[in-house]
Amino acid sequence: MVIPAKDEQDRIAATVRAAAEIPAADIVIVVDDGSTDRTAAVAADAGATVVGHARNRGKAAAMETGAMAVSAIESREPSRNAPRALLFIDADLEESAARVRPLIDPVLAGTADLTIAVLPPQRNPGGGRGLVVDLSRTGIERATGWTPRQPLSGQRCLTRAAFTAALPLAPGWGVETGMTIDLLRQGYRVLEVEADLHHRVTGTDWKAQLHRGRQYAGVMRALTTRGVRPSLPAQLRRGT
Ligand SMILES: O=c1ccn([C@@H]2O[C@H](COP(=O)(O)OP(=O)(O)O[C@H]3O[C@H](CO)[C@@H](O)[C@H](O)[C@H]3O)[C@@H](O)[C@H]2O)c(=O)[nH]1
Ligand SMILES: O=C(O)[C@H](O)COP(=O)(O)O
Repeated sequence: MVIPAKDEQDRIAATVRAAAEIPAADIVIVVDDGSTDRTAAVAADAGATVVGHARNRGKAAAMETGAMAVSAIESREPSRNAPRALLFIDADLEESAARVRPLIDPVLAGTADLTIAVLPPQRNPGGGRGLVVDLSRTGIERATGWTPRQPLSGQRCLTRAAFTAALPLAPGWGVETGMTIDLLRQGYRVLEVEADLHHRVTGTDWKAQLHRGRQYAGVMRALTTRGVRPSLPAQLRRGT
């Protein structure tokens, strides 16, 4: 399991402890992506193997660093599990991280190469208008013909072969959109699965809107660098 984390000191311990309960997850790595708080120390205390970036480099870079750490461990300790499948989860899932099993089973059973979690309605409503989600969903649809329910979901399990085929990952917040397109285009089997996971939703204040702006830019870049023409926002499409 690889958990990218930036300034997650209040949530990371619960997430790591829940992750450690999953029998299939024999390695739990937290990638501290240049946090300015105690994320790294708290994660290590909770039992994770912690690696990190001296400076913030974004979620996609943290995912690549986490996968490299898994490879480093495997090269030191040859095991019949290697090369392991990778399960990426966000640091803010807390106790719900124990319920990722629906993501793992199809990959280990060989019926999917990449699983993506579909989350239930969250306890607190988010503040978004669906702009980023729509850009990503319609972009994936235009690129591949497949329409994802939750295109931005970062809770993902994939075989090592699929992960390698997705490299280099689309930078920053474009990572999920880019990965889905790249793997589908190469013929990998992608499956959305429902999982009872809960995370901190993005709100409505200026920081949240800035975050959405960065997400939008990341998704847009992932699409344009893949030759996908982004669609107009849904609000405008309806009028056309
Ligand atoms: O520079 C950063 C910023 C965030 N994170 C971590 O990335 C994860 C997701 O970040 P979060 O702030 O929770 O973003 P959300 O907007 O809630 O994320 C949604 O949308 C993202 C794509 O835009 C996906 O990556 C997430 O899985 C999905 O929950 C968390 O573990 C963060 O700690 C980093 O590693 N580096
Ligand atoms: O709140 C969210 O779901 C994400 O930040 C994406 O925002 P959106 O509502 O603009 O798609």
